[in-house]
Amino acid sequence: MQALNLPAAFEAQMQQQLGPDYPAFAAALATPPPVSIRLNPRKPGVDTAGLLPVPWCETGFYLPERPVFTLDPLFQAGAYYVQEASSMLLAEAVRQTVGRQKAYDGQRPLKALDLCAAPGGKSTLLASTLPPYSVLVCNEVIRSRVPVLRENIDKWGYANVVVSHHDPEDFAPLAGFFDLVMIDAPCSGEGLFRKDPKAVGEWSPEHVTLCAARQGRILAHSAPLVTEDGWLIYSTCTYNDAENGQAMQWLSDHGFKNHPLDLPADSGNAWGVTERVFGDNVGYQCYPHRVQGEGFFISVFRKTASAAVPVAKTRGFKSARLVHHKQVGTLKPYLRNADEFSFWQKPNDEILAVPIALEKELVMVDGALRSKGFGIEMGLFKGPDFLPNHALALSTELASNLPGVDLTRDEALHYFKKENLVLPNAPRGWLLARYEGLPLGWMKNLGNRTNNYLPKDWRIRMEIPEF
Ligand SMILES: C[S@@+](CC[C@H](N)C(=O)[O-])C[C@H]1O[C@@H](n2cnc3c(N)ncnc32)[C@H](O)[C@@H]1O
Repeated sequence: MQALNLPAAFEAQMQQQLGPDYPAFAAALATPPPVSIRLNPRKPGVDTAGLLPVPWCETGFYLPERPVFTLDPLFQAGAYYVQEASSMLLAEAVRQTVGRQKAYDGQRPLKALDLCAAPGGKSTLLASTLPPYSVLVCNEVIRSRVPVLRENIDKWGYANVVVSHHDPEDFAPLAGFFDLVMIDAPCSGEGLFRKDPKAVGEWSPEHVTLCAARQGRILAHSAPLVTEDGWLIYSTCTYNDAENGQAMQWLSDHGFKNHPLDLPADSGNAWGVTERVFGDNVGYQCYPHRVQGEGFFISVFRKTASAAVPVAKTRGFKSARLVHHKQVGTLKPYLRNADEFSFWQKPNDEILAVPIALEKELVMVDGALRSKGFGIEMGLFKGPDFLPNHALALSTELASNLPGVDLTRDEALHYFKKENLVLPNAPRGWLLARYEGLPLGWMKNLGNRTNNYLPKDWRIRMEIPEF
């Protein structure tokens, strides 16, 4: 790997920040970035024998080299997410904060917001790490980035996740609603220089100033959303004090108290994560010469100021009405624990399954946000026929006894090319395409041919090599 052509002002900043460690840091930037994945605990199937674990995340593993992920049906099925290892430190932050709050167990759903969510790395981690009875709202402000977030959330397959597309200020009606707000802020991206050399070209001191100001605006809109005693986690992929230090200071000046994490310690701590102290605040920085990962920063705060107590304005969903009971009989066999769900029809006739335990919280989110999707997208009635949705096939709530066909790797990849497979011995009607037991999507066997119902935007475009 070639040494990066770093901007002089960045080099000077890092020399000052790292002192004698700077040459090791610069040398690490000239080495290939480690490749890591995080497993979906609800979609087992990845063989981790011989893989090195990511020390701070029990579902994280390093791969010896970078495969072509697109050509792995397990990746397409949502069995794992490709995530840079340092950012998995969020798992430990969650474990040490909301994860310890036993009071939430089954009592009152925990409400979490991932405000800057696309493409969904932190969101999928949160979905798997938060206590089981949680509502997780994953928001992305940039319209063109919402589809990739939606796709990654659908693949992950959790029924408690809402995907929304809003500006942070649109969340104002949900003031005081969230027990946890995650701000993985848009930043100068210094920590990604090795993985994404394009980020080097985008860096300038002016861009850092712009990012810091944008983060200030995001924090100002986020702070009121946290309930009293609730948590706010701030993270970036930069080393820049003008962003990280300033954001922490803003939080401690506006009703939040910094919460140090308890990381395995020696003088520099056994994981290699560096504690960075800014006045009374402490944050945690990953540097590529000290950890197997990129430059990630994380800091945890708890709200001490009082917060508005949100009240429900409506009793039912604004954007959906209950499904006719005659149709419920068709829908229930698709779900493992169907009695735990209620079924709702949207104005465009699409049907949602909503976890009954989370209904009250989801009604409040539905009332406050215009642009969002929640629950499991079940599908659509067309006359007497029911057309199941792709998201239902990927849902971890899908019943396990539905008719399906186990595909070979080659067949699975042709399924993902959206080709119509020839399956002479398969039963007629709707079938799940499966790979190593994991559902991939729907097919309909008409006898002389099998139609492929993979959404066309999900089709893989690369050529499939001969195996
Ligand atoms: C660091 S990325 C998020 C990465 C994501 N959390 C993950 O782990 O995959 C920051 C996100 O903030 C979004 N963003 C940009 N400007 C924003 C703003 N003014 N308010 C909120 N989000 C913004 C970007 O579109 C981007 O998706």
